[in-house]
Amino acid sequence: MFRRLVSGELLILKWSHSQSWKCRRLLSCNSVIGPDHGQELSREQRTVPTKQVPSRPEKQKRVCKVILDHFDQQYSQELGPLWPSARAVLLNPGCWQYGVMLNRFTAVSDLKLRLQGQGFTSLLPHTDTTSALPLNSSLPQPSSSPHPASLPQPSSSPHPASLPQPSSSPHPASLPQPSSSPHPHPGPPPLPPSLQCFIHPSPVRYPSPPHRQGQLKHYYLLNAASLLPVLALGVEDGDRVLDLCSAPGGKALAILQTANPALLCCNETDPHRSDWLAKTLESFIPQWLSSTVTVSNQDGRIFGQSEAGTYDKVLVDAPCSNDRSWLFSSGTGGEQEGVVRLRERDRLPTLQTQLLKSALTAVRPGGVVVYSTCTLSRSENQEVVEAVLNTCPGVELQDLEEELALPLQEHFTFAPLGHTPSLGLLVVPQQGQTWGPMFLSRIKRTH
Ligand SMILES: C[S@@+](CC[C@H](N)C(=O)[O-])C[C@H]1O[C@@H](n2cnc3c(N)ncnc32)[C@H](O)[C@@H]1O
Repeated sequence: MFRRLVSGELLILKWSHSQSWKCRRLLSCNSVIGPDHGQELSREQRTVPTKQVPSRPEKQKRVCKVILDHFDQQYSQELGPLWPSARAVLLNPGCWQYGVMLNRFTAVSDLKLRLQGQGFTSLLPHTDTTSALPLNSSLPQPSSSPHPASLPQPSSSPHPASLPQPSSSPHPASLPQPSSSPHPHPGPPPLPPSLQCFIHPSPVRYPSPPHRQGQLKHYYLLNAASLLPVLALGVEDGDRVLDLCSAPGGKALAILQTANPALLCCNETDPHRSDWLAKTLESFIPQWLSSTVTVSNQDGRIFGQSEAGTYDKVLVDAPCSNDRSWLFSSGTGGEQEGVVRLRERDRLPTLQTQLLKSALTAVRPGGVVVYSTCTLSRSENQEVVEAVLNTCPGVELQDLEEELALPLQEHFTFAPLGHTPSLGLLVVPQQGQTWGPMFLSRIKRTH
């Protein structure tokens, strides 16, 4: 639950361990409305606990004209004919879609049935296997506004087998096994790794997962394009993984759905957002994973030096100009807020380049780094990757076209980036396919 303060800061009411509401200020950063509004979360998702909210139109937001003018100028040049439709989507939060990522550490079979009954379908292959877990009567009831029969039906064609498949071994020896002694989140052992995300062809908002004392949440709402960097990372059982810019933790959760890493280090430099990250992990991940999933608070720019060559996979989901949220002023700052953001925007490529270089130092030779942002801006995407490729020895760009873009083109609109080999994939929101913005690029450290 957010309250806006006169200063323009946001006040978040936080559910504490002592079961009382505590107020704290959430510092401004690109994620005030959501590091990926949509990409990670809607505002509602930042509230704990939450009520079941029926599908409803987004509140009216005020467009920040100075940002819109800037985007019009820049993106009509960079995206050409894709920009008008992207613009229409970004300006209309009522048409934004949300994906429902299931939490394999909970019993989800009942939830899956509910979602399917409401017209949701699986974004990825291998999600149709029915769970052997018992139905859980404590699952949230679906939104009271059912999806009308007139909703467009999604295509039934499955995704080609070339997508990264999840690892099949449920618990490698290196992972702690579920303890038989009582712990705060007792329950059956989790399903084998499997990233399951359900999407709806219409902008249906599934209610935020309710908070229930002592119970893990069953699902996480996100922009389905957020899963692409995680799929590109291709984490395997036993990997040592670093999520360099981790809060609020949506991609860390997704990583834990795909495999059983030996270590997942979630790093976040902002202390308030780090608290939020810890809270997310606590709400979704069983306690027996606490020695596998760690939270650190280093400046990502120097992380690589302190743990050089340590990780098999590193995700750099970089701070960026968040196109979805930046278009709307908070209401207190008005146009001035846009001017400040544009100034901030100029500084981002330097920070992003430093973070990516640090990640390439943290990864071992032979390991991979995935760089991602939730902006359409070329200077924060392709140009950052290009600068790093041109200045870092022993690194190699990897193509994601066949592995991800082709199999998933049914769901996402990928912009042609006009560079061979392509410096990455850019998901551009379009009417009917509103996922994104999301840029991702994968770089292998060769030596
Ligand atoms: C786009 S958000 C990450 C979203 C997250 N990966 C997720 O999926 O939920 C970028 C994050 O980077 C953090 N950040 C900014 N500068 C940083 C730095 N120098 N080192 C580490 N993290 C940083 C921001 O506070 C923000 O939480």
